[in-house]
Amino acid sequence: MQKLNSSDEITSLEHDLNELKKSNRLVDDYNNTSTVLQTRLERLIRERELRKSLKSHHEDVHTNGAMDGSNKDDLTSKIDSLTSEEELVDGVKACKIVSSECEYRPFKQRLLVVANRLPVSAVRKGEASWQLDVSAGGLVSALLGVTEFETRWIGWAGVNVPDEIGQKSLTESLAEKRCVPVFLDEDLVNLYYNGYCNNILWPLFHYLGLPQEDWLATICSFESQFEAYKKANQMFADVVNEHYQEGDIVWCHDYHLMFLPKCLKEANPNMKVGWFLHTPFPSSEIHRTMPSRSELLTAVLAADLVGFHTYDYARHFMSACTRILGLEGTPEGVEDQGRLIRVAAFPIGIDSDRFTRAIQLPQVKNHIKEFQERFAGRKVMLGVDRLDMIKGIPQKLLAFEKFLEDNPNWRDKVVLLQIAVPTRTDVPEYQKLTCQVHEIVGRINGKFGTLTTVPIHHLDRSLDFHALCALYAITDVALITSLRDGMNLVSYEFVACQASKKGVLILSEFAGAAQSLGAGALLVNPWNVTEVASSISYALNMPSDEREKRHNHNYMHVTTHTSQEWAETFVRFVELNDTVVEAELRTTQIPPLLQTERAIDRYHSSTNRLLILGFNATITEPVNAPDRRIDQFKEMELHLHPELKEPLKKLCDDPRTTVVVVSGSHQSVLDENFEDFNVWLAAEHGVFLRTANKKWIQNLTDNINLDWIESVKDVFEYFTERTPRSYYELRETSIVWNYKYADIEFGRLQAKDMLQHLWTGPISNASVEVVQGGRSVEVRANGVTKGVCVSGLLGQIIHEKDMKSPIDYVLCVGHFLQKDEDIFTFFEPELPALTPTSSFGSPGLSSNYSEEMAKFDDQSIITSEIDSGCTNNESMQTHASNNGSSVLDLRGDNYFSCAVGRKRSNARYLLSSAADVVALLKNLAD
Ligand SMILES: O=P(O)(O)OC[C@H]1O[C@H](O[C@H]2O[C@H](CO)[C@@H](O)[C@H](O)[C@H]2O)[C@H](O)[C@@H](O)[C@@H]1O
Ligand SMILES: O=c1ccn([C@@H]2O[C@H](COP(=O)(O)OP(=O)(O)O)[C@@H](O)[C@H]2O)c(=O)[nH]1
Repeated sequence: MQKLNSSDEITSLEHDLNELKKSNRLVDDYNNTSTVLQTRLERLIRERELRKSLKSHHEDVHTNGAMDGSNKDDLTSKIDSLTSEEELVDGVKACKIVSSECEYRPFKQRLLVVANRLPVSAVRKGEASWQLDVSAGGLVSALLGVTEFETRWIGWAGVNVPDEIGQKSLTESLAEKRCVPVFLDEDLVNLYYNGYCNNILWPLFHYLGLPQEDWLATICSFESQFEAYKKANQMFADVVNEHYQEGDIVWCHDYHLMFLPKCLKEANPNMKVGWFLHTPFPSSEIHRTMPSRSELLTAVLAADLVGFHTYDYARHFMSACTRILGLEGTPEGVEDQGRLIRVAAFPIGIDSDRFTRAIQLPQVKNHIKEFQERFAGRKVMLGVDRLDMIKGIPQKLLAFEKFLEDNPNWRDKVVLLQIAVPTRTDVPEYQKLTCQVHEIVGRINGKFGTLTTVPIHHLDRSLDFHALCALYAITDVALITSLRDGMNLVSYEFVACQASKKGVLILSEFAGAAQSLGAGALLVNPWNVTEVASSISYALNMPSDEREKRHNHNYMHVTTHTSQEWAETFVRFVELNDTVVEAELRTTQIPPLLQTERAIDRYHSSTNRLLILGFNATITEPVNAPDRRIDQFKEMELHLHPELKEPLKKLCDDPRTTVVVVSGSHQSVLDENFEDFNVWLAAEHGVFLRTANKKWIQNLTDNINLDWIESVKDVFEYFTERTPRSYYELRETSIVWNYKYADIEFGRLQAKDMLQHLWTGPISNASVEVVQGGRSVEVRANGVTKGVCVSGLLGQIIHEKDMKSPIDYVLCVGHFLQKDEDIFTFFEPELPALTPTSSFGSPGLSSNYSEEMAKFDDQSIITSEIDSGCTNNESMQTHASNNGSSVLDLRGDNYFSCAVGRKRSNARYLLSSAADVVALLKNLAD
């Protein structure tokens, strides 16, 4: 990599990086050559390189005197001394000093962190005086470690402040900590925070179901709590809008604020918004039980990026979007009407340096000494949890009891220290838990205690940072038995403080941390007390070399996957900006909606018109009513939309208009629907044509090899039997398996399986193509597409109608598969190919359009070269034919290609649904 020397170069590098974030263009090799970076990966790799260069140059500047020496020492010591939580909250300020005192000041991205809880909670000391204490919990700990950005926090200060003097003075106090309060009154907090957040969402997201004893009351008050939740989210949004500056990134946190992305985007669609969930996202089967399941998902999907701790949670979320909202899940995220919302896993970490440094501090060393003396001769086991149902404290105590029962020799040689930090104390379930835990601790201590010692030391309070670090450092076995836990940072903190002791971590397999620390920890199922008890025994007796290996593994992870990395990844370089850029890129490929007046106007002023209409989902009766449930069975047969019967007849009977219906369906389906219509029909993608005199002829090649069809049918039958509500349709030259009424995810899996099977078996040597639709798999004879059909079709029409004047109006409308979009390319051959995501050629078999066109050239009497770049007034050059006369006289403004119900298309325009097609055709007929 090129080494940079001057600050001019670095400025140019920063400029590149900013440019990269703004667009997908990048100044290449630092010499101003502009390149369009095509793929997301290319951009990411390039961006990473730039960042590395920038970082190493900043280090050079820092070491080689760009900053004056005394100043540097002073600042370094300021940063090094940041160990207490209070200082850490202020640390944002210290970092700002560093950058402002450097000769070269790096660009700092402004970041608005919006979380229910501010990093400090306020306690009122007088009318206008406040004490600010650092809030407890993993979210706060992790975000305090993030110093890379110019951060402002927006959130609730954990206190009711009804009066103006109080609100003004608290706002001022918090401003010093770069915090902005959202004032929620007591009633709202009760319904929104204690109610909807902590009594409904929290237990559900952690698989605990709704609170059992007062479930009737919960269900009854659900509506009012949900209303309060939305109201509170809007209040957060109002404060964000007040403080937002253009270019800021807004990072919304957690289950409290699922409506926030929606509220923010409604006010400002250009705002860059990310949303991150700190809890698990449960299986879609759990989320389905929520009365507000769809609204919550839709609101979150307003964000540009949606993040989770683990891939499992992301997978569950995508599955909920697919099953509940019916949206497409892609490997990158969720696609909603042509918009891509990226969904990914970003496992959080801790500021590990803060812990490793703390262990060296005299205050911590004093605590360590004190604890070592206090527990001399006994092994120390430690639990640190908020007193929350999800942390599995009762289960942990029962397992410890079982261990003591099974291992009498350990009874006076081990102590369990359980720090249970009180939390959400206004919620009844939490109050009940406190009593339950006290009862169990009392019972076990009564059973196994002596006059001088007890096996469990239980504390209902939090510890200060130094005492906590000391406890982590002297512990032999940490016992974390969460029933579910988004991540669990206590496990990370324990590992960070264990450099010398190398103690054992027993960790619940249901904590997100199990995915990252699983190799070094002893994983347990917290519900299985016998298993936990024997793991305790194993941990206490573990030989030192095994302990060391396990610890080293975890230590490496904890010290490299830090909270800084996490936030940086989420916010700045990788996902959020990239998502915005990419979403913009994708939007540019989405054609505009058709202005129907213009299409109608041009139709009426033309004299020889051609209407090419797709059939399914274009002019058929709708099966997708808006309130359709995803699993509802519907009629499979296709019927012409009843409202179209009359207008279509009128259009077909107009001598100045030729109407063609192009479909994949069998001839019989089309015959049934268009028996009385004076219409041209193309069945099986144009293999068969029904001409104006209602005779079917074979349009494409005569000698289509169909040897493969029986064996493919067997495969389709097999999958139909095994995929409830799927079906297949056998045609003469193709066969389609459709799973649009089946469970979407299962259908997709089955389709994947089917494709693999087809390629390796029945069609491996056949001259066929496999075309994958949104919810279907089709095998058809090679080279059969709607585009190919059109050339032959036009020849027939001109011949039969004995057309003397050229066609001067073309409307080509359809819900076509990507493969069949060559019907648009027929009229505009220079159109770019769409990314081939849904069309697969059989290996070794060409599906090249021009080759196919060449094959059919003999039959067609028309070839067209239409300038795709022409403007409305420019003439589209259309030549034809073997007799030299022109058959198409198309200009930009009398050619209308429309994709129906799709977003990414080669068509010039979009129509949202078949209903729009119906309206358009009615208008033409009038
Ligand atoms: O603010 P509270 O209601 O008092 O609750 C404290 C926090 O609890 C939850 O923490 C989660 O975030 C951690 C960091 O990502 C994660 O390690 C842990 O597994 C989660 O439980 C909650 O999500 C936060 O919003 C609360 O502030
Ligand atoms: O007395 C205490 C005990 C714990 N914690 C902190 O609370 C956080 C707990 O985070 P975790 O992710 O384990 O669980 P959460 O409470 O967020 O569900 C950790 O950073 C602990 O250092 C604390 O500040 N004081």
